[in-house]
Amino acid sequence: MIPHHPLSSDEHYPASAGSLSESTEVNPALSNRPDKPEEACGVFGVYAPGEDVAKMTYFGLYALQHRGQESAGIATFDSNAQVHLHKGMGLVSQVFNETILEELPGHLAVGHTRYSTTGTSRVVNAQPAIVPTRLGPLALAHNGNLVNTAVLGQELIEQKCNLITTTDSEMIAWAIGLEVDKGKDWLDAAISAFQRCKGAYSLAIATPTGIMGARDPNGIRPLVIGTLEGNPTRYVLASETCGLDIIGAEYLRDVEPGELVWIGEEGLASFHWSQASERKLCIFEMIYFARPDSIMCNESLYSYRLQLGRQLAKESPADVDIVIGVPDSGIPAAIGFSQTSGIPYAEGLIKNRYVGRTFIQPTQHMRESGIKMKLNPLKDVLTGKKVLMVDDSIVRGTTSRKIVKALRDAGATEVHMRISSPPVTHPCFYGIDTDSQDQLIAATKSVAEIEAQIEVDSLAYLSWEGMLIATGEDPSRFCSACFTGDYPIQIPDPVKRSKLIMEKALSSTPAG
Ligand SMILES: O=P(O)(O)OC[C@H]1O[C@H](OP(=O)(O)OP(=O)(O)O)[C@H](O)[C@@H]1O
Ligand SMILES: NC(=O)CC[C@H](N)C(=O)O
Ligand code: SF4
Ligand SMILES: [Mg+2]
Repeated sequence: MIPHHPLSSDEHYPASAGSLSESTEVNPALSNRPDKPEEACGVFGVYAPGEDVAKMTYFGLYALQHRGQESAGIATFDSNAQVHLHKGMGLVSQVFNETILEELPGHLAVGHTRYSTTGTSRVVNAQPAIVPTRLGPLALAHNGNLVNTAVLGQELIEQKCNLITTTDSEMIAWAIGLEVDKGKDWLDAAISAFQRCKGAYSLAIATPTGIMGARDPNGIRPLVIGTLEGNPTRYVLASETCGLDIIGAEYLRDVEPGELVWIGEEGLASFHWSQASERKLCIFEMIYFARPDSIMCNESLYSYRLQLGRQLAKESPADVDIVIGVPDSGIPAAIGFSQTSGIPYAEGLIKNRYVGRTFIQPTQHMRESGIKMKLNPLKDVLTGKKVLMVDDSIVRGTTSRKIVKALRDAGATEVHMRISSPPVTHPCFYGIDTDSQDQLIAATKSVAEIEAQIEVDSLAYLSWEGMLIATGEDPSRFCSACFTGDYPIQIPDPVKRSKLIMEKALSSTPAG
């Protein structure tokens, strides 16, 4: 049996309001919040009376593990309106076992895998976040990142909210709870609360009587709805369609930007609460973040990434012997490159399947050692060959620098690199930790300089147009701010200053 991770917490709350107020982990000091968000998460929800909702959520989270590896949690509601919560640090398989899942009874559930962006990586900040209300507890799982936490958090403290975490997600939960306590029902309360939240949020929310799914007006982060065995009374919410596949749920549709869905005894009800909805789906989800077997914009991301590789081969050909991909997420683009160029595809790097994603590790040290443990070159494939290596992105440059050296050490005579996205020049404020701008290699260096730094014989990136044409949709329907700096949701100045080089410089220039 998988051991129970020590860094975990179990909580069973009664339905009454105020049951959380005794927590000792109060952190009202917003001034102690890191001014820089540190590090997209996976969210899952299920309404299925008579089914083992905890186990379904466990499997859903297992499929969404690539979205967050720091902590995981599940909250279930039973027929007595009692919430049962278990969360802990680590992977889904480390946080849960059979015994723990059996102690999570109920007819509805939400769950979360976390990759921290606001609030440190510790158990109290693991999700779902629970908040007491007059209608019973609320459990909220959030993917995305708010940009107005400084103001919102301060307002919530003034409104006597007992914030026990340092996450933006708990703020959304409290904002809803406050509205419920003013006398509103769950839906009106959520709609009012959303008016106070600026930024990216895809939410799975559990209440004693039903679950809610919502996306911000720009739908920056994905969220899909599925049905269980085509049964119109049993629904599933998941960040990606791979979370539906694993439990045999059928994809119904996306939750639309600016839409709130309620799923309960009566079935599914939809509310379009925002006048200003305009989809700006994160293009980075399509390039790297989401799983290749997930469907977005009506096709698998595997097909989209193949298409990126084909486009890249047209834009930046090379005279080489073999094309290899950087496991995992660089592989489909490498295959696409090989198909269009006619250059044979080979496996030049073997991935240790027990090592997860390195880019989303919370510290640089963990990212560096992760790459070493993760990838090993295949000498007999590489020796004496001119190699073209395709990866989906260069962000900090940590991965590419190390791999290029390893390929040369393994006998490659030339190493060329092709990237199936444009240079990442701007940080993300909406739920992906692309670091502050000065850590982004392409923010301060030209392509020629990066080429020299990572010691490749040639380097080329896919064009911005090429990346968007491959989606087959109108480019204005995507956020691509980390490639352009054109942020679809306005970012307050102090938040900008924490991550943007220009803004930092401006703030240190004496006034006048
Ligand atoms: O320039 P860097 O800062 O190193 O980041 C970019 C790398 O990180 C990601 O891979 P990761 O290993 O996280 O995940 P994957 O296995 O899904 O490709 C991405 O696919 C690049 O390989
Ligand atoms: N990456 C995310 O979606 C993070 C969700 C939330 N902002 C947190 O830090 O927990
Ligand atoms: S800034 Fe980049 S990573 Fe962030 S939401 Fe926009 S496209 Fe995605
Ligand atoms: Mg990678």
